[in-house]
Amino acid sequence: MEKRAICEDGDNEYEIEFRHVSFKYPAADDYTLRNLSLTFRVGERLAVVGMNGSGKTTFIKLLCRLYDPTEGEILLNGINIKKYDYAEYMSIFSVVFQDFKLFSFSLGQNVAATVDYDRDKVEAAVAEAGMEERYRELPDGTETYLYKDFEEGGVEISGGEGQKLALARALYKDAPFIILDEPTAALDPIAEFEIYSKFNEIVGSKTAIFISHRLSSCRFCDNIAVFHEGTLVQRGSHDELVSNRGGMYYELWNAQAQYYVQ
Ligand SMILES: Nc1ncnc2c1ncn2[C@@H]1O[C@H](COP(=O)(O)OP(=O)(O)OP(=O)(O)O)[C@@H](O)[C@H]1O
Repeated sequence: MEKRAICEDGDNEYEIEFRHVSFKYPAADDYTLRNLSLTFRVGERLAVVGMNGSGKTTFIKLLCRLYDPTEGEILLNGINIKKYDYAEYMSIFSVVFQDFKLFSFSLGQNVAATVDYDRDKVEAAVAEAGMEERYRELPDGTETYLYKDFEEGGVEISGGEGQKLALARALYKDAPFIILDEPTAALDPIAEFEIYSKFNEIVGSKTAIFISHRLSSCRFCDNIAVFHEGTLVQRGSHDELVSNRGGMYYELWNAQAQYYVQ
């Protein structure tokens, strides 16, 4: 029997557990994730860091049921996520993937991901995502078309603006979990700083999981998971992890400190 994923009493008490999860892509010879065990609860902020190819995005894809674990299981409130109705399960997540897509529709439709949308809610999400100033310059507000494919008056947007709109889309959905895969890669350092300094405010009482290459942006996070070659090698706050000089996090941090002014 399919279970209900939404907490019916509205208390949003969710706990997700990866229990000994290993995963191999269908056409691959090697495992991408190996024996991953990790738990997080509603209200927490979890940052996932690690080198390229360490399995961060794959972890999110499994959480979103784009693939099933090859071994082990993922549980929501103690129940295997495969047992939930898919649409209902996904209704608790707002996800921004690295390769998010924007369409040649109006800004409002892009943010709401539906034809009909609530204009005030779109405007609030756009402002929260740090795009208020640019939004005010747009000729037709939420009705402004993105790109010029269908509308001569459509606006071209930059990669960073696109990323802010993707974030606005996640905020519009207003789900209890917000998952951001490299949410700020295309943003300039000032926009990135603005988003992260407001991160707690933006995320509010939601549970947030975010993947980032820039360790400097994880410092606000008291719960960091470090992936290496498909395994979870460390977990802790920035201060805890950076003080472990033999650890992977320390190595990543030092490698990046050369490039970023902390
Ligand atoms: N569809 C796929 N089929 C086969 N292998 C894949 C597929 N997608 C990813 N991989 C492999 O899985 C490994 C982990 O990829 P993943 O995208 O999860 O890493 P990541 O830590 O998110 O990397 P990055 O920081 O570069 O985004 C990589 O070696 C990648 O080549």
